Amino acid sequence: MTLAIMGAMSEEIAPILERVGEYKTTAYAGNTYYEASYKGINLVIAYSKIGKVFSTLTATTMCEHFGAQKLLFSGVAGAISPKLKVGDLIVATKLAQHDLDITAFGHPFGYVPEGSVYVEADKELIALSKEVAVEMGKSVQEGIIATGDQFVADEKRKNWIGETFKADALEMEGASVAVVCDALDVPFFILRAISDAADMDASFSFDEFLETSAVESAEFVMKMVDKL
Ligand SMILES: Nc1ncnc2c(CN3C[C@H](CSc4cnccn4)[C@@H](O)C3)c[nH]c12
Repeated sequence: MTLAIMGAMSEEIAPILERVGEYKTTAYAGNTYYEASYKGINLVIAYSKIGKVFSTLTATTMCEHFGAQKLLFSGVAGAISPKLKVGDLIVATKLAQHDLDITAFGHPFGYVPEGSVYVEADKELIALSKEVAVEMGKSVQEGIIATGDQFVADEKRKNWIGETFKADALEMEGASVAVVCDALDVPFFILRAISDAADMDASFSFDEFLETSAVESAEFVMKMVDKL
């Protein structure tokens, strides 16, 4: 089985590469892909670069060019739910694009014809994450994640996203990865560790907690890989 492990930033996959140790590096379509054999599983690892377009390209490449049959995303996110604090983990049950807007034609935010507002993550992988959470003694929240091409550092925007999509966290890549995997029929799982509260202090909090939160998410994802 070939398993994709994806992040958006180098800091989000660095802990994964460290864990697998040896890997083959391939430059392809403006990105770098790392292939490793890990406990009998062929891994393809990459960070996409920031945003929905780059993450779409990388998720598609991992599935179509490297033959990934499942995709796990590990990274950080901004919290919307007040229950989510820095370092907490959230598993996406479904994802939406908060900056997709053709409401001028009467459609709901996040919707375009022949699309859907939400894309649901793979239930088996979510169930596996629940097992890992118990084994690790970690409380992992499940919720809706909203994705958009903006770093949100504004209480008003954050609250609008929360109310409009009933979202618990926000980031910049998950929903595009979801659309790709759903279209290609590749089971996917999006895990994020909170780095900030998407408010006026977000960039400072992000800078301070990116690394530790990225490790939190990566360690959890690798525990899931160990059980696949
Ligand atoms: N508040 C927030 N809003 C939107 N997204 C996020 C995230 C998740 N990632 C981190 C990174 C921020 S942009 C970036 C640009 N330059 C340096 C670092 N990050 C982008 O890949 C999305 C964490 N907090 C978020």
